[in-house]
Amino acid sequence: MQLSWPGGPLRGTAQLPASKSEANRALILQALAGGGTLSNLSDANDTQLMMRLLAAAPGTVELSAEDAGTVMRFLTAYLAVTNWRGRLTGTARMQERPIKVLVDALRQAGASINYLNNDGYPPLEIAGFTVAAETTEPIELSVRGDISSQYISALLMVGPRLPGGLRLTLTGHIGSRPYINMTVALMQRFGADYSAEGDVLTVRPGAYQPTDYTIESDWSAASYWYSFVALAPAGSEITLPGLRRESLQGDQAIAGMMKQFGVETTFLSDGVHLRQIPLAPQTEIQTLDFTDCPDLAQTVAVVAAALARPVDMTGLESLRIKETDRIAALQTELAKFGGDLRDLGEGRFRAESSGFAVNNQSVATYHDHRMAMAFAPLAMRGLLAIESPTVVRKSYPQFWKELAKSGFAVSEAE
Ligand SMILES: O=C(O)C1=C[C@@H](OP(=O)(O)O)[C@@H](O)[C@H](O)C1
Ligand SMILES: C=C(OP(=O)(O)O)C(=O)O
Repeated sequence: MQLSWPGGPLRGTAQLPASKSEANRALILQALAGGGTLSNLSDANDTQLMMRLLAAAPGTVELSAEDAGTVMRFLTAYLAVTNWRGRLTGTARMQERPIKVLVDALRQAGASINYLNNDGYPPLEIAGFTVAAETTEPIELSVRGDISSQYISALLMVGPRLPGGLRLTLTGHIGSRPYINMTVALMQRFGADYSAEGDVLTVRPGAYQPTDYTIESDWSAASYWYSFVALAPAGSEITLPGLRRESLQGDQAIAGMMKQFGVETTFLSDGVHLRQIPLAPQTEIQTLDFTDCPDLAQTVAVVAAALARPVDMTGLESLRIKETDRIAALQTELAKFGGDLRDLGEGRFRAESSGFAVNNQSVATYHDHRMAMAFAPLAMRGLLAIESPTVVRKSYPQFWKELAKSGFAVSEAE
């Protein structure tokens, strides 16, 4: 895929996908509740896949979560507690993404789950659920929160299905906490009886209620349009419908992060308007923490390098086990442009550049939708090729079409 910008300011409106994070939670809750109408469901492959697998599960003994982490983790818990028996697998990369924390917790709750290849990793055999004798006491589990919040979300969502409910004690450094908050908020929308004392989370037993819910547009997808505006010619602006000021998505943090890169956010009645503003001289290197919003790291690292406005980044630990080792991928691909994500030690990385230039480099995408979308805005600065462009279908299938609509020349690479 070759991208080029014809010149002049970026203007207009871009359509975003719905949040796959919200959608995949709502689908699990809808299934557990036995009903409810979900609107604005995402066309993201991760969401379409979740829908397909939830529908197929009753008559199938082999399901693949492909490369979708929330599908793999949420379905492992859902299928276990609903007594599904069969094999749940995924892509080669998914078979390198750890799931031991979740399997250990589900086993403690009564699930029979076996590893079919490497211990601690998919594929899994899910072989039933033994419910302890009638009890009114919650199952007490302790779960570390420094690997993936998805294990915690998965356990919380099935908690009301356990005879005495669930009491989850989170341990260690909790990453991606806004996703846990999103899970709880949606569970409560579907009628869950939840309370928390610090990091001790209690879900009481009971039936979810069929509930109607409209999925919000995706703030993670919006982050790439922030980059487009930041790197575009002077006078650029764009409107993004469907985003809410009161959002369940932690990636709304992009609005604050991008101010220093010259993008101002105005909230509208439906969505946001982004406007390019003059860049103030950089007087110091700011530190941005991505513990709560790891999916924004690639977006920000690329913009900081492209603008030669170095920024220190912390909270990147979980990037190593996502669709690819995102730290290594960023370092390799940024180097092609004169950029770097330099390891300063103790979990601190500096996004920086020296002589940054875009002149027809080819960006590898490592089966990672966010590598393709985070680097695409560099086309504002010169001719660019993106390898395996269909990788964006995981979260934003219309991404290239929206770029073409906004004025980019988008063509299959020769
Ligand atoms: O719960 C979710 O919807 C997600 C949680 C995050 O993963 P981790 O909790 O593993 O950081 C995030 O990276 C992912 O894109 C979606
Ligand atoms: C890591 C991501 O998703 P998941 O963990 O659900 O595969 C992502 O969308 O960046």
